[in-house]
Amino acid sequence: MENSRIISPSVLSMDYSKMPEQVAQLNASPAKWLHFDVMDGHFVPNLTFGPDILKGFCKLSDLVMDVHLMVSDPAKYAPIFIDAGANMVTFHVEALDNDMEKVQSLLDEIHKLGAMAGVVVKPKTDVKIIQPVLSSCDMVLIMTVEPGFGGQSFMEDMMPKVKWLVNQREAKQLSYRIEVDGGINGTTYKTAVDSGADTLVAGSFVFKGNIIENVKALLK
Ligand SMILES: O=C(CO)[C@H](O)[C@H](O)COP(=O)(O)O
Ligand SMILES: [Co+2]
Repeated sequence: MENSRIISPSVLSMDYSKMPEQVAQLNASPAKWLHFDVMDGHFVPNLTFGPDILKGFCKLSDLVMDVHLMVSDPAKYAPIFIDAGANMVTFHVEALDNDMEKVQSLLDEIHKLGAMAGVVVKPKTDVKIIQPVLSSCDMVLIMTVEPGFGGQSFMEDMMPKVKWLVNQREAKQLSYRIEVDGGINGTTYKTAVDSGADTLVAGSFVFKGNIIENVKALLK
C-alpha cells in the first residue's frame, strides 16, 4: 500500500455535459484515483450512477476507480461494480446493520473478486465498532458530511475518528489507508491531513475553476 497522499476527485460534482474533457483534465492532474459515488435513492435520498457509467469512465481513464457504495444492499452491488471496473470498493457498515460478521463476509467477497475493499462510517456512527474488521480493510472512509450530496460543509468534529484509526493502525501494525469524504477544500484538507488522513475525496472544490490547479492545491 502506498504511503503518500492520494487525491480522489469525486465526479459527483462534474459537469456531465463536458465529461470527456473533464476526465482528461483529471488524467493530466496529479490525482491518482477517481471517486465514484453510487447512490440508490434508498440508503441516501439521492440517485446517481449505475455500472455502465463506470464502464464509460474506465474507457476514458486509467485512474484507480474508487467506488463508494451508498446503497442499502452493498452485497448485491459490489460484484456488479467490480465487474464494471471498480478497483476499490467501500461500503457503509450501517447498510449491514453495523453487523461485523456481515461486514467481514463482504470484505472477503470483494477481495475474492480481486478488488481492494474498505468500510465507510457515517458521521453519527461510532468508528470503534469496526475494530474487529480493521485487519481486512485496505481503506477506511470517514464521512465528514452526511452522505447523499456534494457541496456540504466539512465536519471537523469527525477528526477524532481519523486519529483513532491512526492509533489503531500503529498499535496493530496494519496498513489501511484513511480516506475522508465531504467538504474537503483548500483550507479543510489541512485539518484532515494533520489528523492523519492520507486519502482525500474532493468534489465541488476540484470541479469549480481549474481542475488541475485545484488538485495540486490539495497536495501542498
Ligand atoms: O460521498 C459523497 C457525498 O455523499 C461525495 O463523495 C462528497 O460529498 C464529495 O463532495 P464535496 O467534496 O463537494 O463535499
Ligand atoms: Co463519496
